[in-house]
Amino acid sequence: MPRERSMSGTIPSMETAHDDLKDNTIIVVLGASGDLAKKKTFPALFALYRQGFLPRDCKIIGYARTKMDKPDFEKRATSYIKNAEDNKDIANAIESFKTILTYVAGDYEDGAAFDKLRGHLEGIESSYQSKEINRIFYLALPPTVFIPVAKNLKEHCYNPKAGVNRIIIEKPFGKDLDSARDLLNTVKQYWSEDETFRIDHYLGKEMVKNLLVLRFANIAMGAAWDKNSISNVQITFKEPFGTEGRGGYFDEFGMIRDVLQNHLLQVLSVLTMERPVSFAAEDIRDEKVKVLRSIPPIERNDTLLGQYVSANGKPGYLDDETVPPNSTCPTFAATTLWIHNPRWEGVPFILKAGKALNESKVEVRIQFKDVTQGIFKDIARNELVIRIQPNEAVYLKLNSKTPGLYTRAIPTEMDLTYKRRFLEAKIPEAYEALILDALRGDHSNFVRHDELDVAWKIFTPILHWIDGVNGPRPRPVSYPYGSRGPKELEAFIEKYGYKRNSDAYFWPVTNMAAL
Ligand SMILES: NC(=O)C1=CN([C@@H]2O[C@H](COP(=O)(O)OP(=O)(O)OC[C@H]3O[C@@H](n4cnc5c(N)ncnc54)[C@H](OP(=O)(O)O)[C@@H]3O)[C@@H](O)[C@H]2O)C=CC1
Ligand SMILES: O=C1O[C@H](COP(=O)(O)O)[C@@H](O)[C@H](O)[C@H]1O
Repeated sequence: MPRERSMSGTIPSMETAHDDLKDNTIIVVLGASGDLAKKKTFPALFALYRQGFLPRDCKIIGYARTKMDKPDFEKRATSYIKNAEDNKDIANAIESFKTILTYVAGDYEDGAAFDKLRGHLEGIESSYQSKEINRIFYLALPPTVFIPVAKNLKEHCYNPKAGVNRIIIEKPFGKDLDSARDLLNTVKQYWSEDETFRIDHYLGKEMVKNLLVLRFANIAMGAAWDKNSISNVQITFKEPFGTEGRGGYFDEFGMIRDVLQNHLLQVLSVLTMERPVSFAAEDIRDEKVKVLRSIPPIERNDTLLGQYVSANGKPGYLDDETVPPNSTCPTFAATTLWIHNPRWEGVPFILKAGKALNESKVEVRIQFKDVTQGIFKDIARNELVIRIQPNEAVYLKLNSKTPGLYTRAIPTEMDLTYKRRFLEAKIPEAYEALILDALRGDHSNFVRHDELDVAWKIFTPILHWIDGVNGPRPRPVSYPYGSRGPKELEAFIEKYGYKRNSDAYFWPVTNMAAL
């Protein structure tokens, strides 16, 4: 049942870190030899361990097909922990972390291998004093084995006695509405909604979590948060590298499935939902589903697709050997969504994402309407920018009087740059925050089955068009590696009313140096 929760300014201290965690918990990471486990899951588990945020006496088991002895596994599991060489505390903590790690090798389709895993779990659990034991299964696995693993875990490793069993799964959750429904329904045969935690790691990012606070803890924000004040919104994801090495995976999915349909749509839903009754998971997720249901499927003419070509000494998408020679897979996509409800009717929400662009940046840019003409002419629009990464910041571009004896307005900014404002703060990695939530049994930042269903309804028609389901595939326009994206992008954004204030606004170089 959802717990009523409210949020205060308090932060749990180290002493209370365990209080809402269950003792006697074992975390099993399946796919422990893979990239995600090595780069994200184990470093996040280590960070939680080091800060005292794992349950008391927690143990971690790695499971994968690769045969490894304990030292090999320990080496792999700790290889991406940062600053281990030059920080003695971290190096010591790693040695201590290794003592809670063990490894079991086994296949994903083979029931007998999961019996072996259960035997290993029971061996560890026999040392626990209490009868209540808890098992958390984290699937750092490709979607092709989700179903056999979910089934085998339920049939061979589920603890039906006292305690909880939870399964954490990663995207992609299907490729379109029908395949997502198949996947969800099959997993549901084995694991209840309450036991299932579907990760969209953008919901664990600090600035995405901050959206709730910025919106609902500030009366000034709330007052301007609708179609009366806002002209257009852009949610932008930019990566400065191509699909190098991941071409095979990427070509099957494309930019929309990789980032827009999940990460950016999640940001959009938190940005636009109505105020939830409480911070309880179901209250938040009810509001997210409600706003997503007000969005019709994306239209073809609200879409711009791009594919990068070789430039600046970098290879084009089609130069990758793992990519089919004539692939029309988009590595850049901009789509505009419309929300048919009283708050947002008529406001365009432009989601845009691309690989091999000029910079690394994820941001929300809310552009307000023009002030009424009369006393000002050609004055810059206000913009609220929430920079999710890198260098987390919230800044409001606003017009101010130039200091001096004459009256002239100049665009300037109110600037909350995290590195300057929160000098001592360590911003947690998304995976740290999400694994901790799963350990606490808090679903707020995980994707509910009906959220997923409605997300696929919005994107499936455009994806089928791109996949050539009912006709020829559209050809993406090309853009050079390292550019801002297709040259058509500017006109695309202007079509929805975005006005760039570039000439009047400048950001002092001294401010840049501080970041
Ligand atoms: N706290 C902080 O760190 C603050 C930093 N700043 C900095 O000040 C600078 C200006 O800020 P801001 O106006 O927000 O950001 P930018 O000038 O980088 O971008 C503003 C908008 O214009 C687009 N754009 C950028 N270059 C071009 C171009 N050549 N042609 C057409 N469109 C373009 C961007 O699109 P797209 O993103 O899609 O490329 C974006 O939508 C930035 O470097 C920003 O980081 C400002 C205030 C506070
Ligand atoms: O899910 C994915 O996200 C990453 C970007 O994640 P970030 O935390 O580094 O912003 C993206 O590179 C990848 O293609 C996609 O599958």
